[in-house]
Amino acid sequence: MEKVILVTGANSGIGLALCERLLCEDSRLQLCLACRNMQRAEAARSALLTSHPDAHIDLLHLDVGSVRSVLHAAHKVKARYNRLDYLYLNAGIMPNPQIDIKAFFKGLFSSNVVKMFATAEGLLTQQDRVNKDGLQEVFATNLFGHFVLVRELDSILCQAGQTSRVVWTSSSNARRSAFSLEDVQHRLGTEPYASSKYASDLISLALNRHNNSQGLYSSVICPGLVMTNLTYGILPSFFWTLIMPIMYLIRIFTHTFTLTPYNGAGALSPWIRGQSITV
Ligand SMILES: NC(=O)C1=CN([C@@H]2O[C@H](COP(=O)(O)OP(=O)(O)OC[C@H]3O[C@@H](n4cnc5c(N)ncnc54)[C@H](OP(=O)(O)O)[C@@H]3O)[C@@H](O)[C@H]2O)C=CC1
Ligand SMILES: CC(C)=CCC[C@@H](C)[C@H]1CC[C@H]2C3=C(CC[C@]12C)[C@@]1(C)CCC(=O)C[C@@H]1CC3
Repeated sequence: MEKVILVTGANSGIGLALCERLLCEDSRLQLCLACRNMQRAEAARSALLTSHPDAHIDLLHLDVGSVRSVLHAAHKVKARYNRLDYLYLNAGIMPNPQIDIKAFFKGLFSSNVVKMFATAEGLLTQQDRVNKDGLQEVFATNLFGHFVLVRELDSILCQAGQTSRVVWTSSSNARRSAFSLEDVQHRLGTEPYASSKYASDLISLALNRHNNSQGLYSSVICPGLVMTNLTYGILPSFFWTLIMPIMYLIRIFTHTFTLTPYNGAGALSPWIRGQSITV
């Protein structure tokens, strides 16, 4: 039986590079690209087929920021496949990011400089908004939609005699102090991204506690700082290109500067790392 792998947010950045790397590892697997924009999904599929012409690549319409879309997509997945070996929860957003320039220069001359570059602690804020479901958009997209997806797919993720794995694309920016149980959606704060990523780390732990006995294992992985549409939303691409030599210098001090989607995606596949997931 060929492995079935579903990747959310597969049409660009780390998600697309992950698909490429997975196909390089095993071109026979059944890959399902779950994307909110079908045109971009088609383009990603074509790009993957260029390098892997015989690959089995399906498309699935999924807007993880919409509960209705998630329920509909989960229904389709269950109708299409009778197993799901890997579920990569990768789609994510960081809307309207703002860098605190003062904090950046203060951090630059402090003993916390390496940590600042690795985690962006104290450097970044975002402006969130309420979506059509009445949820905070960052929470809904990065966490809640994915959580609903896992719950809805439990009949094919938790099957007797079979092991399935859920892999969350988390972040070194995940921070406990940004998350509060009294405000899980981060309605009141200015770091919804850090909060949502910390919450995904917690959910992953809870999933392991509840589902390991049924053969479902969850992991969180930070791909490092990678140049993608997400980071081009923080600083324009020409600026990143300009500071690239500095970035390679910083890379000597922090392994988190993976920089390319290909490198970042390398952390996400246990086959690529040549390791099995340990819980
Ligand atoms: N880049 C980095 O340095 C880091 C990124 N990450 C995480 O990696 C993941 C991938 O991000 P990255 O590749 O960098 O950024 P990209 O913006 O390139 O990719 C994000 C992907 O998520 C999709 N997406 C966003 N919102 C939704 C939605 N509502 N429904 C379905 N798909 C959606 C995007 O689709 P569309 O093209 O339609 O917008 C896109 O395919 C994210 O979870 C991010 O938080 C973690 C650590 C560092
Ligand atoms: C000289 C130089 C490299 C300047 C860039 C400063 C900041 C823009 C970056 C320093 C640490 C970065 C970082 C991220 C974004 C850009 C920085 C704040 C992330 C928050 C991007 C998304 C993540 O999930 C984690 C990253 C941590 C590090």
